[in-house]
Amino acid sequence: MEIYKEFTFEAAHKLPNVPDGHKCGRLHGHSFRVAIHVQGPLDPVLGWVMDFSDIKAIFRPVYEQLDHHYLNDIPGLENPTSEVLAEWLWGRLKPLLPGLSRIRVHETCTSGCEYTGD
Ligand SMILES: Nc1nc2c(c(=O)[nH]1)N=C([C@H](O)[C@H](O)COP(=O)(O)OP(=O)(O)OP(=O)(O)O)CN2
Ligand SMILES: [Zn+2]
Repeated sequence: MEIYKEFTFEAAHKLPNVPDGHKCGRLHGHSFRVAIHVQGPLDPVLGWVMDFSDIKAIFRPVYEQLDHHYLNDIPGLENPTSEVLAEWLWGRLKPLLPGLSRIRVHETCTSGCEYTGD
């Protein structure tokens, strides 16, 4: 069974490696949405894979690093595409959340990425 918990954070970024004149080379912001997916067996008594609150608690320090920050200033996010952010999140969360199976990053309503660790 796979469960997920979604989070929203506000952040600014620009993409330093895009060609001259590309809109994403300019400073702009997004309401990023992140979904953290966890896979595992159902606990027969509790009837869940894990408590959503525990995912929230694990995500909290990462959220604090990202929310209302300039992503390019964060080590590892100097080129903060959705893809780089998904890999960065995976690296931080996987050691704390062994059942982590998928990370979805929505940068806008219509664009984002999904990462499963490979
Ligand atoms: N593969 C990627 N492509 C782009 C990324 C990215 O992270 N990975 N990021 C951007 C920009 O940051 C941009 O803010 C978001 O892109 P886009 O979907 O083009 O945004 P719009 O809201 O302008 O989309 P429209 O559907 O055209 O309105 C660019 N590319
Ligand atoms: Zn952007």
